Amino acid sequence: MLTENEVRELLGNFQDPILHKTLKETDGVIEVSIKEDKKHISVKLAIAKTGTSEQFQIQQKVVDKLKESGFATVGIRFTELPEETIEKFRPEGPENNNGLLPSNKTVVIAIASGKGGVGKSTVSVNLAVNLARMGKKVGLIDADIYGFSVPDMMGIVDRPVVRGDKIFPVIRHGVKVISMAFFVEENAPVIWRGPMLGKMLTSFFTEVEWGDDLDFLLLDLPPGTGDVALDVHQMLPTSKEIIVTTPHPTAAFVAARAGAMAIQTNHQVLGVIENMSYYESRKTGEKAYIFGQGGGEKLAEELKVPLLGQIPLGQPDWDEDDFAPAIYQIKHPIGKIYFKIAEKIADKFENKINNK
Ligand SMILES: Nc1ncnc2c1ncn2[C@@H]1O[C@H](COP(=O)(O)OP(=O)(O)OP(=O)(O)O)[C@@H](O)[C@H]1O
Repeated sequence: MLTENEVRELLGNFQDPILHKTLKETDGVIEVSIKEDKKHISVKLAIAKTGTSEQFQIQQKVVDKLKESGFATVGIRFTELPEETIEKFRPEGPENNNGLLPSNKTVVIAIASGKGGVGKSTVSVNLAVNLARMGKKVGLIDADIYGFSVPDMMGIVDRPVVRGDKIFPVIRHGVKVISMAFFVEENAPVIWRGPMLGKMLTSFFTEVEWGDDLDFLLLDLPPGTGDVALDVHQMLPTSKEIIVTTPHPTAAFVAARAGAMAIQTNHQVLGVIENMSYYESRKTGEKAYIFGQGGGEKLAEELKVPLLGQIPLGQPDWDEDDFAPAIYQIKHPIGKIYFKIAEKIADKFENKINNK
């Protein structure tokens, strides 16, 4: 009968079904315990994702192999690898962004919400601007194809330049922006059907000249879990996601569906941002929780991700000379909150960006 070390060696040759690395490389063989008298072995393995059909397949193979090696009964348990290990080995390469991005080092972050009006576009715009304020190279796709609002929010009046078969995004507050709004006449409604929307989105990646050194590409998704959100998940398997909710428990409940969709399609949710969290009186500093309390925290707990920040109610300061109605100035109290959230995000990907 095999010894514990021999079993570890044997199991180390199996591949993690999602990361495509051996369990030896991922340190995925956690426990091996043998009861020689009963010819029983019990093993505990860590893989990138449990509860999947891939787990079932590796489970079958391991059990068969151990039985072939002389064990009469096999106990097998699975756990998930730590997030750092998954990040380290997460497959990268053209096949993972389907050749859609100029650089495999670009971090793609989709901003999603369960329902409309919670401030998803406002959050997308301000995160993009604050990452740019930190010196990062940032692109923003207004993928809210029916309800585009990014150009208005950022006070964009220019249109992209088209040269040959390339579209050059508009640059505003240091962010390269592309939006459906640039391609429709006079704010006309978009009445295209699903497949055409997918095509439009592909064009935003392939025909837009993003440059080959983009650190972050943010996508303002349409609300909910519809076609476009699904397209993004399928087109860009390595994209990350941030979920925006209001503090109301019902909003958080609906937002959980967007989170569940990301998780089901193997996308990493970076965290939750709670918007419209409270109103703070500028005179007394007193906080009023107008839309309820606790939704962001509850959602973050449910998705097992951090609550990246809570943004109070408030408008940016009016600036006649540089009108951008939804962008909070760097010194504005809400601008400072956005900057902190952008720092948290940039820190998370520091290694990836610096190794470009
Ligand atoms: N923290 C806030 N304080 C005050 N107003 C806000 C705040 N966040 C967003 N708003 C306002 O709420 C409205 C909805 O915001 P926004 O368009 O960003 O939401 P959305 O989730 O993207 O909506 P949709 O998906 O339906 O387009 C806008 O008028 C925006 O200016």
